[in-house]
Amino acid sequence: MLSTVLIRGRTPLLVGRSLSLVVANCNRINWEASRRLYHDERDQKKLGRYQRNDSNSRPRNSRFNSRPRTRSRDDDDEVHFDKSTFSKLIHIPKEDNSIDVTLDSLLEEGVLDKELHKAITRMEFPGLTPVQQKTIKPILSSQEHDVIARAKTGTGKTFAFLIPIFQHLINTKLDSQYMVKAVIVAPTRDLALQIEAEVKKIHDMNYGLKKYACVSLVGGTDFRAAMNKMNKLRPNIVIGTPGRLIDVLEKYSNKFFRFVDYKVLDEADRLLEIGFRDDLETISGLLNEKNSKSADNIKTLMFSATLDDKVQKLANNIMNKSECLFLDTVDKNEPEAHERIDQSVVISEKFANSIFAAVEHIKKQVKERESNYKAIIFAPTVKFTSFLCNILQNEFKKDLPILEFHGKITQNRRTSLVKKFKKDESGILVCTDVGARGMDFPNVHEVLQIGVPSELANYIHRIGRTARSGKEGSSVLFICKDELPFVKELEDAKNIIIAKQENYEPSEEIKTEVLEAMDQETENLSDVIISLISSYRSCIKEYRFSERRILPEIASTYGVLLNDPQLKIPVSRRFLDKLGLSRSPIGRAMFEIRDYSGNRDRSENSYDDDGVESDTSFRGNRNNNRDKRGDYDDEQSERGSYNRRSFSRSNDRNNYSNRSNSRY
Ligand SMILES: Nc1ncnc2c1ncn2[C@@H]1O[C@H](COP(=O)(O)OP(=O)(O)OP(=O)(O)O)[C@@H](O)[C@H]1O
Repeated sequence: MLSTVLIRGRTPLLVGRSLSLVVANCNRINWEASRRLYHDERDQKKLGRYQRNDSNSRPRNSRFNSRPRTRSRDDDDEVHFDKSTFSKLIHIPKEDNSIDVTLDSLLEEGVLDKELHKAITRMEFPGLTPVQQKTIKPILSSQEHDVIARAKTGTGKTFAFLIPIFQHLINTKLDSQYMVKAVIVAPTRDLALQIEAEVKKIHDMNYGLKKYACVSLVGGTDFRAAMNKMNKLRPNIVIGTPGRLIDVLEKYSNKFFRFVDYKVLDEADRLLEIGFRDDLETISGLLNEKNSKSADNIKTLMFSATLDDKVQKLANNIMNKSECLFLDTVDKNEPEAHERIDQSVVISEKFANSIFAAVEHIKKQVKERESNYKAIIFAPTVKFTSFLCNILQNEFKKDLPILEFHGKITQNRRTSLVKKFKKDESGILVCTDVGARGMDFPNVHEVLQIGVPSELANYIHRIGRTARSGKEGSSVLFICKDELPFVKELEDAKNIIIAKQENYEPSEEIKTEVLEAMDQETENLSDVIISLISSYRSCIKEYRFSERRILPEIASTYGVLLNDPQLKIPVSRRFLDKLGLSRSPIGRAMFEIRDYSGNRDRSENSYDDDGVESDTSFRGNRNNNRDKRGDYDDEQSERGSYNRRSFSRSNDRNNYSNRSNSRY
């Protein structure tokens, strides 16, 4: 059969030939499904409309054909497409991992070059992990398909794409040797820099591979210095965060990026969320537009521990190929969380008690382990992270290093503390979700969480900072009763059941100790609590919280921490108006409304308009979020896109705060 069809309005494909080659190369995969053409009749009728008759035709650049979208939280699940058809998704389930693939077998089959084999062998891994076994060959296959790969946290996904990329560079070493051939995109700067370090590990294991140079392009670093490096090293691999990549591509795509064969999205589900997706479409459009081979030459590889078929739809505008392999190492009904993590949840009556519970837990661990304790503690917002870090430093500084890590810390400092925490055998990293995904800190004993993550999937990524690379680990989630719907949501949506549950009530002793360790000004404390309220407000729907219960509960933390439970955060009526809460009993339950007409004395520590400045996520003006806060992570603040991660206020008055950019 030799049937020519036009797929996704782009490229005529010789389907018969394509299928026979696929079958020949990958005979362990059930290709039966691939024989079914995925176009329905209606698509066939559309063919004429998209027909292209010359090789110079370019696909529609997503920069130009992406519809501007203003979306509310309610729209979150709705996906807008610019194309009328999707690539065919071919699911390769976990059980198709039957035959062991080893570095030696890949060498013998001629898939891996001996120099690369040497470099990876020198790392002395016990073998290839399932995701590495499953992805290396299909990524290198001459077949025209994109790849999505799902594997649990800490199972070596980075090498699962770096090994085939290196092999591709070796295979094509005589072609365009001073050009970028692989572009890897990561959602945070720290992760991009970590991937660059992994490339350097391969270089260090075999100096002969150093000629395949790599440069990172991330925000918060000197642009000119990075471009000098690009000119000097002429890298084959570029690793970047979206904003900086776009900046470079817009200026220099002709010079460096005309020969790209692969683009990789690490933490793909995160990169395809609102806020990043437009950037990814722009990157893809720029790369396709300049590609010297063809506009659909670039293969897209997408990796994450939390992926489902929906990702293909979200990525439709950036995938070039007519087929997409979904290489799965997790069973359909199996939880995505790593099974080696011993998970538990500690439930308190009050949100504030989670702080006491966490401190008490750490005290016990530090004592039992004689300070040989390495843990990461996640907190919901930047301000709360600083606040918590301050308490932990006062409590444990003499025993362990306590490190503060979030998007408001300078990149230099972030980079040096990541290095330190990777190296150290003990210590506590106190962080926002900027550290939730991808970061590989060896030998973390425990992951602790006070409150809920910024998105459901991040629970899996947060706890995945422990039990990596074959090690054991445990996680403890500290929540209050009003946060319990989150645990239910984990069960319903992610099939994660936390079997160990315990109730907690703080002793007077621990309360006094923590309150003494908390050398906060009351004004700072109001800021901290308001950032928490903002954060929880933005996830009420996602986690099915009761607004009536959760918001006053979070607000009550102010009084508890000032040792007067009746005390409420003082605010002006104008401030409450801005929250849209002035007529709501919830607002009155949370705040003490003071009359400041004519006298705006800040020494009163109340929130009027000026006070809001400290947490602009309550403001409607999105530009303010970027300019004043500067505490989003990475490109999300840097490039100044106004509405990254934002949701339309007008569509949902009860949910108009931005989706807590203060969370990173
Ligand atoms: N074949 C292997 N055997 C043992 N360890 C490995 C192997 N390949 C990679 N590793 C190590 O496993 C650790 C985790 O790898 P990596 O960071 O790539 O995991 P990941 O699957 O990307 O995790 P995450 O989902 O959190 O991003 C790293 O320290 C890496 O060096």
